[in-house]
Formats: sequence, C-alpha cells, structure tokens
Amino acid sequence: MTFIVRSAISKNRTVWLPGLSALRTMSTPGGPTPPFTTLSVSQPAPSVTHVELHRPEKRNAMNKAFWREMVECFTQIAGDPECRVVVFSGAGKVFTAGIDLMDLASDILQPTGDDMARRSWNIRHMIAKYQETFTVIEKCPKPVVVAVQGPCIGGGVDLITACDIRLCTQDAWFQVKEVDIGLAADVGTLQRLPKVIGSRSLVNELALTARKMYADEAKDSGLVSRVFQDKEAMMAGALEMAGEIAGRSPVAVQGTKINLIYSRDHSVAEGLEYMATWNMSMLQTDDVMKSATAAMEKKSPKTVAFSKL
Ligand SMILES: CC/C=C\C=C\CC(=O)SCCNC(=O)CCNC(=O)[C@H](O)C(C)(C)COP(=O)(O)OP(=O)(O)OC[C@H]1O[C@@H](n2cnc3c(N)ncnc32)[C@H](O)[C@@H]1OP(=O)(O)O
Repeated sequence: MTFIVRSAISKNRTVWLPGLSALRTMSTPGGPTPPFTTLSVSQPAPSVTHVELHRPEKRNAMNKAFWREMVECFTQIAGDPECRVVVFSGAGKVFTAGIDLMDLASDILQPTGDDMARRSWNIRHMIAKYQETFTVIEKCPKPVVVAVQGPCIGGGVDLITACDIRLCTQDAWFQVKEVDIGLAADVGTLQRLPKVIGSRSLVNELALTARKMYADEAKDSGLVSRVFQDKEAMMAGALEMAGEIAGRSPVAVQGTKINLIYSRDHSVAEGLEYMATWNMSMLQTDDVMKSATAAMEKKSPKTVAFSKL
C-alpha cells in the first residue's frame, strides 16, 4: 500500500497541503495509479487514503480488472499502518454504471465446463469471487466513507452498502437495476441493503421494480446520511469527515467498525460477549489514557499523537 500511495504522490504531487490544495487532490486528474488500471489511489491528507474508481469515459462501469483490483487495493489498505480511513468516490459525473455489460455478455454469461455440473460449479466460484470485491470493504478495519454523485446503478449499490458512511450529491440516484437485466442481484445488495434501510417494504420495492431512488428519498430512508449541493462540496465534506475519523485513536476507530459489523450480524447478547472479549485487550492501549488526558485538558483528540496501528 505504501508503494501505491507513494507512486500516486509522485505522479500527482499529492502531498498534504491545507485548504483548497488538499481538495484538488481529491479529483486525481492523472488517471489510474499503476499497477491499477481502474483505480486511482492517493493520500489527500495524513492517514487518509482516497480510492477513486477511474473509468469516467465508460461511466465507471465495473470491468474485469476492477473486480480484481478492488480486492488487491483493499487488502493492501487493510494492512497499511499509514491509513486510518478511506474515502471512495467515482471520477466524472457518474458514480458508476454498474457491471460492465460487455464483460457480462462476453465472459460471465459464457461459463466453461464440460457438463452442467461443472459449468455450475465454475459459475458458483465466479460469483463468490465477485462477492469478495465488496466484502473486502467490509473486512477492511479502516472505515470507508463513500461519496456518490449522479447515477449509482446495479453493482454500485452492492458497493456502497458495504461501505460504512454514505454521502451523496443532490443529483445522485440509486438503482437496484439487476431485475432489468434478468438477474437477481448477487454480490451484496439483497443481503446488505435490508440492514441499511429500515423499511423492508422499500427494499423489496426497489429490488423488485428497479425504480430509481433520488437523493432526498435516499436521505429519508437512511441509505445516505448527508446530501451535498454538488460534487465539490461533497468531496470537501468527505475529506473533512475523514479527517475527523483519522484524528481519533485507530484502536478505538477500528475496534468500533469491527464491532458494529459483528453486532449487525449477531444477537445483542452475542455482540456484547464479542465486545467484552475485544476490549479485554484493547482497553489496555495507551490511546485510552492519552485521549482521556486530552479530554480532561479540554483538547480535541485530534491533538493527540497516536501510535500507528
Ligand atoms: C456476477 C454479477 C455481478 C454483478 C452484477 C451487477 C449487475 C449490474 O450492475 S446491473 C446494471 C448494469 N448497468 C446498466 O444497465 C447501466 C447502463 N448505462 C447507462 O444507463 C448509462 O450509460 C448511464 C450510466 C445512465 C450514463 O449515461 P450517459 O452519461 O448518457 O453515458 P452513455 O453515453 O450511455 O455511456 C458512455 C459510455 O459508457 C459506456 N457504458 C455505460 N454504461 C456501461 C456499462 N454498464 N457497461 C459497459 N459500458 C458502459 C457506453 O457504452 C458508452 O461507451 P462508448 O464507447 O462511448 O459508446
């Protein structure tokens, strides 16, 4: 990860500068960051990693390379002590057009195998690999703030529901498009969206009719927590939020993400037991005393120097 961010820094000169200069780095004009061909990775602020889906000419459609590169990128971020929080966004005016329909036709719908059992076996394996592309976001202990502008279609909804905080612009819309192309969504939306949105009826309606949901309804339903006037304001807001997270104890922040996800998928009793076991070691961190001392001195936790994690 360090290698990737450094190459982004040398390529786009994205060193930390306060104010407007920092925000400019959020648009990564240089295109994808090698070795990636669909992702641009940079460090717009200390401990903040920006991952941008970068195929604007194809409306950020998710091609074969994207599905693979996401796993590589987020596996590296998970183990990168320089990163405490991730901002994920899409280049251009469309967050994502979902799966690359050319790949769907030429690859996914042409399974290999000598008979039905073997073809089915291979399809199952392929779907599991596609699912991993978004599950890595959830497995990554660093919180992921996703910023959505314009259309967020199909696989885009799978992606954002695996993120921790969702922001969007006033012109954003969301579409669980899969039934329109003849398939049941299979890489996360049907599993995660009901846990994000309170209304089961609304989830069912969106998934069964493929109707578009616009920003205001997304906010009212709880899919996003904030709506911004335009992309520039949203990216500034995302960076500010990321700075708030990055300024706090990484032991506390990452423990919070892991326990929130665990508790989402378990009973309250199981979640409490997991939490007690988690904190029996994590409470022994120096970060508690450092943070408590700052609080007593009426200082922000952002003034504390926490060790890397
Ligand atoms: C195992 C299965 C795993 C996952 C399954 C996921 C399912 C899905 O994701 S379903 C969703 C599929 N997506 C769509 O149906 C969206 C199709 N695209 C559009 O509706 C529009 O492009 C748009 C996103 C609304 C944007 O419109 P506009 O700004 O007018 O751009 P266009 O002129 O339409 O497109 C520009 C350029 O991009 C190419 N493109 C757009 N979407 C896709 C796509 N999904 N796949 C491949 N390519 C796409 C389009 O062909 C144009 O390319 P040119 O080369 O310039 O012609």
